[in-house]
Amino acid sequence: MDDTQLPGDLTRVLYSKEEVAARMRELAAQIDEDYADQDLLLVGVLNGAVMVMADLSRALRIHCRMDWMAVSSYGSGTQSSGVVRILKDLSTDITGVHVLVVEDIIDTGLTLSYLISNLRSRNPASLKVMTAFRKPEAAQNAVEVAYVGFDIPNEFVVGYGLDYDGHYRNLTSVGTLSPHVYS
Ligand SMILES: O=P(O)(O)OC[C@H]1O[C@H](OP(=O)(O)OP(=O)(O)O)[C@H](O)[C@@H]1O
Ligand code: HPA
Repeated sequence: MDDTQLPGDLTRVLYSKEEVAARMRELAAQIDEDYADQDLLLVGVLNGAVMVMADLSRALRIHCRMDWMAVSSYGSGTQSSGVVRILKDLSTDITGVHVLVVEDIIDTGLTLSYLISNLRSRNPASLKVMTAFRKPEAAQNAVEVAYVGFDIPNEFVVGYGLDYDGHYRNLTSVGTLSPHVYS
């Protein structure tokens, strides 16, 4: 981690900037192979997926387009509210389009389940999911994820797009937040 970035606020760094970058390149290579002859639409889930989208899309060698949805279920806390709200919808029609949803994290899996059923009803040609991080609860749920960067422990993490109350998205590494920040 760049240790000039808020060192006292993390209890533990899980993945450094370099480790995250290397894994994003590996996933991009896999996606290049899987979508070799297809016109791919990457759907980033705002706000958290901005960093993943920027890195993944620039590591791809195939043609792709990007669109964005904004959904929210966490408000300003560390627990899912259980209610997913669409704050911004796609700008494009995805009927007959190969769609890859790009997420920063799948935690309870609630956001993704909602998104998948919402996007599926629009009849894309195919619909898959890529996430940078996934927690155990989601891994146990029947949420199918084609590309996973890292399976991580069930702790609240920040950095690489992941926030606590809007902060820490700009940390280049990913780590667990010190309880003193939110208790
Ligand atoms: O699997 P879940 O428990 O549903 O959690 C995952 C979702 O939570 C975060 O979004 P959030 O609602 O915090 O909005 P943000 O991306 O703007 O931070 C994250 O970006 C995922 O979209
Ligand atoms: O661990 C997390 N950190 C930040 N945002 C999140 N949204 C779901 N889980 C998390």
